[in-house]
Amino acid sequence: MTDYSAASIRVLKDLEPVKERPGMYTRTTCPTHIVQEVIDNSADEALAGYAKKISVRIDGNGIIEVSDNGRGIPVEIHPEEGRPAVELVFCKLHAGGKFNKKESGNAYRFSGGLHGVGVSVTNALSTRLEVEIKRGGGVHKIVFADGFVIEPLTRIGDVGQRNTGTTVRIAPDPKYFDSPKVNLGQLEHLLRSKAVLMPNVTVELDIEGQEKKTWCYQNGMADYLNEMMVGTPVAPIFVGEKYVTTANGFAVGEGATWALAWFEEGGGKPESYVNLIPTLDGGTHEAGLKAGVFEAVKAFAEHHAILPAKVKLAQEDVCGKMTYLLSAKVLDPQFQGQTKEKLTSRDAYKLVTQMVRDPFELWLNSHADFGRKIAELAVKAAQNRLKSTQKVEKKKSSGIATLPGKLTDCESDDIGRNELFLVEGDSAGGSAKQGRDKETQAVLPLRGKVLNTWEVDRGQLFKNNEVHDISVAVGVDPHGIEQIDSIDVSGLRYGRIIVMSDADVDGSHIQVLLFTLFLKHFPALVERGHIHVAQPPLFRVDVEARGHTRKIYCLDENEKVQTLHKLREEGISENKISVSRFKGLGEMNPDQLWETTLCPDTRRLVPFRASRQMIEEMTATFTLLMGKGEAAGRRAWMEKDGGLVETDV
Ligand SMILES: Nc1ncnc2c1ncn2[C@@H]1O[C@H](COP(=O)(O)OP(=O)(O)OP(=O)(O)O)[C@@H](O)[C@H]1O
Repeated sequence: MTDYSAASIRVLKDLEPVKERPGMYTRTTCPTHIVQEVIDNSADEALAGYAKKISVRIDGNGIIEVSDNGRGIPVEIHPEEGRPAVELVFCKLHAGGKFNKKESGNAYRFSGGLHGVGVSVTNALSTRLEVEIKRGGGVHKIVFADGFVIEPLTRIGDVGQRNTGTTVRIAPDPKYFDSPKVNLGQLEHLLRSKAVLMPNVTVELDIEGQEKKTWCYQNGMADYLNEMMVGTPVAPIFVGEKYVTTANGFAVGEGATWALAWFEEGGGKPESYVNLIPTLDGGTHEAGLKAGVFEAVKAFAEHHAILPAKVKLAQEDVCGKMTYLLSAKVLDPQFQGQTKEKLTSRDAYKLVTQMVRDPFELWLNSHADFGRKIAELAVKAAQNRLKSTQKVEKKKSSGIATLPGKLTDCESDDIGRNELFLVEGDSAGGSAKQGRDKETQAVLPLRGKVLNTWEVDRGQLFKNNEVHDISVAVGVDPHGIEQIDSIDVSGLRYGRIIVMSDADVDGSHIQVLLFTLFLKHFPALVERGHIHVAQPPLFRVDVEARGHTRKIYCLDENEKVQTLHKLREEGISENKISVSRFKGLGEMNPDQLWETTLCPDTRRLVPFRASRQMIEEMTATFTLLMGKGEAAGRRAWMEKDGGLVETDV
């Protein structure tokens, strides 16, 4: 065995983490994203109201130059670090001017930049990077190679006091990327979208050997969507915007602009942005848009009696044929990772829903002919959906047992959307019943501990009431691993079966007992990925901010510590922060439960899914842990490997 000692632990310095694991910081298919980081900073300067022009030039050698006429990156010596600020910006991870978003008057309140990491990544992954800054009457230059300063900051000329801006020249290092070339199509798309989303800012792209392109719009959303889509929409594009003007749980300036279109055939790939950052994988702002649109169309259809009997609209009926462009402004967005492809801030869901719903309903009502066309398109989609689920319905209708009395079922028959929550305790069950989406979410409260069924004979399983109720509600008979292929699952009544228990020892125990039941007696559901576990938060952090309270939910101790750390870094004083711990699910009111644990767009779920081979492997472990005659084995295991397990006693 090789020696594993303190010396084996490496501490990466300065930009080394980026060079070691570039994939954690950027997309390594090509250098487009490291160029985007520089463009995003120029866009942030424009968004803050300082830059009016952003230019990108690419020369014949593949050097990319990004310029803006913003304030210029600060060049003065940093009071604590003793180095020019621009040097820190490019050489130090987490050095930036966009951390204190909540500070009133902060020009970067709605910036896409968050982490102070972006251009350090660009620098780390470039063979050479030059920065020229016009600021305070001088022109300053600094040059880096492989992330290190090779020409220190020097004043190289004079300019007028008002002539300011930043120019960055990048030579990406091909060794870090699958392809050494910037994707010109993506770059053009990005630049044009920035121009569309920032009225009156001029954006240029000048590629050597090609004609220079310049974009500047006043109201570009509709034109942009028009060009994105294929086919003719059933109604004119609806462009709207709404931003918070007085703090009402959201901060002033938060809100969204959107353009929406519906198609019988065709359409186009929707696009969304948060603080001008393209969110290629969508996220909570997109989910909020869909929820707002759905509510508006549903209300319109009901009001105008467009819905035929027995047809109930679902969100996907309304939004499935919609193409959209969405630009959200969020004060302190949280993204998944540094490439920011997906927004995860829970607040953004509510924000965008609230902003979109009323203006859109108003538009539908004042353009009733078009509203009718959009609603009819949704009705058609709902009818098609119902037809396809009815086929499944027929098969399952034979031999269905009476559903358990404790089950609060959902209204929809659509197995693809239906969910069953197995909830610990009657009180949490009660909140879940009130807080859930009645259309697609069913609740089965479980009283006390579920039986340990590991060694219970299948024929005897139904002697236990809870197990009987679960099986009947789910609609599939108990079976063994050898029957995975032959068991009839056409009676399945929910696409997702979600275990929802408290985040404490008892809750974990209930989870284990339910896993035992599913693994041993319903392995087909485990293999097909139907079983999930809800992750309710353990803490709530309230932050008082100018007359309203911001709620942040934290999954566990670790997340709580991180959140408090972040708030402190933002300069929020301790007396404005209060932390409460949920003792159990039953303590949450229905709205809180919906927001944190039930709502598909803001909750967290962990799938309990395993391949057949994994199920077989897990069987041995479960026998050791759950088998009656295994006490001695368990003891030996605990003595040997118990330290590997986190205990909470
Ligand atoms: N073109 C620019 N004009 C003015 N200041 C800039 C410019 N580019 C960078 N900066 C300053 O440098 C800081 C660091 O930029 P960097 O791209 O590393 O991180 P960020 O934009 O703060 O956050 P993120 O890592 O999320 O992109 C910025 O916060 C900003 O203060």
